Amino acid sequence: MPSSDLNGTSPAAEPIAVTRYREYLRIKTVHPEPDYEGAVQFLRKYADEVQLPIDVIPITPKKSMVIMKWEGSDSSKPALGLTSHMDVVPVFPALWSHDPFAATKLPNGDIVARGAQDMKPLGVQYVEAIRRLKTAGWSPKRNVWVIFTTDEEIGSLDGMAKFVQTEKFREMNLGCVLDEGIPNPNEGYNVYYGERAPWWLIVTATGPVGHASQFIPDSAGVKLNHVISKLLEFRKSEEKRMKTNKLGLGEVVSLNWTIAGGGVQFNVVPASMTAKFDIRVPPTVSNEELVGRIRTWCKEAGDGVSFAFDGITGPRENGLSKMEGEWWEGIERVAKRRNMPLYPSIFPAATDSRFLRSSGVPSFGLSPIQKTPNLLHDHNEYLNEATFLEGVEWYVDVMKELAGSS
Ligand SMILES: CSCC[C@H](NC(C)=O)C(=O)O
Ligand SMILES: [Zn+2]
Ligand SMILES: [Zn+2]
Repeated sequence: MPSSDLNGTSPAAEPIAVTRYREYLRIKTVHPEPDYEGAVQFLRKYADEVQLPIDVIPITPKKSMVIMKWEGSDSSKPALGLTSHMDVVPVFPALWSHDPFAATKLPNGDIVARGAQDMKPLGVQYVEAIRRLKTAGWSPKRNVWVIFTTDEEIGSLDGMAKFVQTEKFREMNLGCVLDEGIPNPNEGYNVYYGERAPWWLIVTATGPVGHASQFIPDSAGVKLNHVISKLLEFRKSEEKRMKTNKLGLGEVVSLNWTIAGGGVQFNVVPASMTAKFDIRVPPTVSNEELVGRIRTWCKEAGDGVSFAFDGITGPRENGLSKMEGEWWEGIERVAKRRNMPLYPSIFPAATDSRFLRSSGVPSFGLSPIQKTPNLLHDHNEYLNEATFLEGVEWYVDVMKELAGSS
C-alpha cells in the first residue's frame, strides 16, 4: 500500500478512496474459496494507514472477521456500527466484459468488478469517511465500529450468526448498525428496515423400487410430484397477490424450485427423490401457518415423505427495525440535508442484518448507490467512481449526525 497523507491522493492522481476501493476489489474473496487472509492483510494495513485500532476475530481457523474502532469521547453511549461483508459471489468469467478481479476503470469512471456494488464499496467508504473526518479534526462522541464479516453470501453461519454470540459483540454495545441495501436505478436511496427469512426447503420422498415399465404404486416420484405441485400452486397465488395488490417483493412469499435430485437409471424406479426450494418469507407471514401447509402437503403425498431446512435457514424471527427514534430520525435528517429521497421497504433477500435485528440491535440496510442499475450477483457489476465518492460524503454526514460531535 503506497504511503499517503490522511486526505491525500494516490500516485495515479486518483483519489485515495478510489485507489483503496480498487485494491480491495482485486482481492479474490470469492466463493467457494474466499481469500479472507488476503483481505485481512489489506485491512490491517488500511487500519494502520488511517490510524484505527483493529481486532481480527477468528470465527473458524480459516475465517476471521475484522473490527476497526474509532473511539468516541463518551464510550458509555450506545455505539454506531458500520458493517460490510468481505466475501463476494462467484462469476461466470466468459460473460464479463473485463476481468472481474482487475477492477478496471473505464474512461467514463465506471469501475468493473465482482463486489463493485455488493458490497466492497461500503467497507471502503466507511474508512474513507473516517479518514476525512479525522483530517478535518472532527471526532465522535459515540464509539464507531467498522465491521468486516465473513460468509454473508452463503448464509453467515461462519460469520455474523456466530459473531452475535460472542463477548466482543456484547462489549461493543451497538445502538444501531448500518448494512447493505440495493442500488436504485433512479434518484434516491433504497433503505431496508427488515428482511424476508430464507427457507431452503428440502423435500424427500421415498417409495417402492422396481422395473420402470410398470405402474409401480406410490412411487417416490408420484409422491414428490404432489408436494411440488402444491408448492408451485402456492407460488402462483403469492405472485398474483403481489401483482393484484401492487405489493413489493419483500411483502409476499417467493418460491423457486432450484434443485432436483434422485434416480439412477431410466428404467429403475428409485427408492428416494428430492426437490429443493428457495423460499423467502416476509416478517408479516405466520411461520407456523406456512410450516403447517408444508406439513399437510407432505402428509397428503403419502407415507415416507419428509421435509427439512438447510443450514441455518428456516422459520425464525428476523425482527424489524423501527422507523422512529433517534437513529432513524438521524438518517432522515442526513437524507433531507443532502436532498436525497429515501425509499424504505423490506429487503427481499437475506443479509447479516437479520442476526443483528434478532439480537435486539436495530439495523438499516442502505447502499448509497443511486442512478445505477442493480447488478448484485450479475455479470459486469460496476460502480461509477463519482457515485462511489458521493457515498463517502454520505457516510461523512451520517457519522457526524449519528455518532455526534464531541
Ligand atoms: C441464506 S443467506 C444467503 C444470502 C444471500 N444474500 C443476498 C443479499 O443475496 C441470499 O439472500 O441468498
Ligand atoms: Zn451483499
Ligand atoms: Zn450478495
